[in-house]
Amino acid sequence: MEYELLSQLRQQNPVVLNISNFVTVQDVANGLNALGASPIMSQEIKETAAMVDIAQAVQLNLGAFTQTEVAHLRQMGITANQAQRPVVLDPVAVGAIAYRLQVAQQLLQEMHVNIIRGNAGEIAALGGFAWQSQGIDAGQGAGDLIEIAQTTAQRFHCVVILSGATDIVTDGQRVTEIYNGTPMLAVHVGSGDMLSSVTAAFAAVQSEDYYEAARMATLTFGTCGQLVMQHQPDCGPGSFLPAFLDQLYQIQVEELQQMADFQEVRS
Ligand SMILES: Nc1ncnc2c1ncn2[C@@H]1O[C@H](COP(=O)(O)OP(=O)(O)OP(=O)(O)O)[C@@H](O)[C@H]1O
Ligand SMILES: Cc1ncsc1CCO
Ligand SMILES: [Mg+2]
Repeated sequence: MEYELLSQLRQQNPVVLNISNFVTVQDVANGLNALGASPIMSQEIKETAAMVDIAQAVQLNLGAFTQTEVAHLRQMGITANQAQRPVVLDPVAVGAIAYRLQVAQQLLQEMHVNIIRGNAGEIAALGGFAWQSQGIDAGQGAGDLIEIAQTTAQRFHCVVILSGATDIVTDGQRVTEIYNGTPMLAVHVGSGDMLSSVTAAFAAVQSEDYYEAARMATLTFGTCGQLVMQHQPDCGPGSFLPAFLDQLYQIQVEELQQMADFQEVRS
C-alpha cells in the first residue's frame, strides 16, 4: 500500500474537477478540501476545455442529471481523455433506474473511464449481474462480490471500487479487500460521492497505477470514518459529518499505517 500518496496529495494540492449532484455537492467540495485537494465544480458545458485544462483529475457523478447535463458529462469525459486526465465515474442508482443504466453504458462507450466507484447494486448492474437495488443504496443480491467487481473492471478496462461493509478494489486481475470503515458512513447520504471524488484526488497523484490510487483512497476514507466512531462512540448522523471532515483534515500517514486493515486476495 502506497501510504505516502497521502503526503503527496497534500503537497501537490491537485485540482479535482467535479460534475456533482445537487444533493451532495457541498459535502464533496468540503471533503476534498479537508483532505488536501482543491475542488472545483462545473455546470456549464462552454467552460469544459478551460476547466479540464486546470484540473489534475475529473470526477463525473450521475446522481441527478438532466439531458443537458448528459451532454456536459460526455464532453467533459472526452476532453479529459484527450488531455490525459484521470476520470472517475460514480454511477449513482444505475441498478435501480433502467434509464440511468442506459445513460451510464452510453457514456462508458463514448469515453474511457479509469475508475468506477459504486456500491454493489451499481457495479452489478454495469457488469450485467442480477441484483435487487434499492434506490441509491446497494440493496440485496446473491452474487459473489469479487466476481462482480472483477467482471465489471474487465468489461470496461478500468479499476472498480465496489464499496460496502467490505470494500473491493480491483483492476480486473488484482483484488484487494479493505475492511476499514463504519456503518455510520452508510447512514450519511453522500459518503459514496465523497469517496468517488477523493478517489479522483488520489488518481491525480498516482497516474501510473490507478489500482493503487483507488486502494489508498478507499483505505484513507474508511479509516477516517472508523476513527470518528473510535473517538466518539455515541456519534450520530447529525454530528458525524463535521467530525468526519475533521478526520480527513487530520489523518496522517503513520495513523493510516497503524489502522490499515486490508488483504490482497488476488495479486
Ligand atoms: N456497513 C458498512 N460498514 C462500514 N463501512 C461502510 C458500510 N457501508 C458503507 N460503508 C462505507 O461507506 C463509504 C461509501 O460507500 P457506500 O457503498 O455506502 O456508497 P454509496 O452507496 O454510493 O453511498 P451514497 O449513495 O450515499 O453516496 C465507503 O467508504 C464504504 O466503505
Ligand atoms: C439522494 C440522492 N438522490 C440522487 S443523488 C443522491 C445523493 C447520493 O448520491
Ligand atoms: Mg452512491
